[in-house]
Amino acid sequence: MTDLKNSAGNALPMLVVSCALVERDGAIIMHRRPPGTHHAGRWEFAGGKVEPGETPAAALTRELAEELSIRIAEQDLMPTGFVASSDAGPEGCGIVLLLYVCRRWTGEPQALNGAATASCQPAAICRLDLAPLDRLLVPQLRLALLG
Ligand SMILES: Nc1nc2c([nH]c(=O)n2[C@H]2C[C@H](O)[C@@H](COP(=O)(O)OP(=O)(O)OP(=O)(O)O)O2)c(=O)[nH]1
Repeated sequence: MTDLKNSAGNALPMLVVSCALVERDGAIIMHRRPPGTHHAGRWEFAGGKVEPGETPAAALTRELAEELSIRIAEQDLMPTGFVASSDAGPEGCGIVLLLYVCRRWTGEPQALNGAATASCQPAAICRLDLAPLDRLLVPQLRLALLG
């Protein structure tokens, strides 16, 4: 557990960003965590850790380029939901996972670094073997897609 604290005395969680990439037919591009990572083989919304000094949107732009080889514009990211856990991260650290929706990108998403991708209709996402925090985001995503 991290002992870093903010000025209010709260433990600082790891900040992670993720994105539901919505295709023209409404399917979501899901990402399978590569071997050797925490929760390897489980499905997630593409994304990753926010690095020091980065905004969440900048981190997501970088992660989608690194992970799927696509380019997005920050203005096309719609904040959609989040989940916070005090102990779900590696070595029991706190983690806050932010979810965005994006409907526009450049390039063909391709899984890199031994990962995989799949197009999945929103109603079927919960049948995947999801990473635990990503599973908690699914109801928020479905609500957002209804609106
Ligand atoms: N998306 C997601 N990430 C999670 C969950 N639980 C959990 O500890 N994490 C952690 C694992 C990673 O440290 C981080 C996600 O960032 P990342 O995708 O850039 O991580 P990574 O594989 O490159 O690096 P690593 O820390 O696994 O070595 O969040 C979860 O349920 N969903």
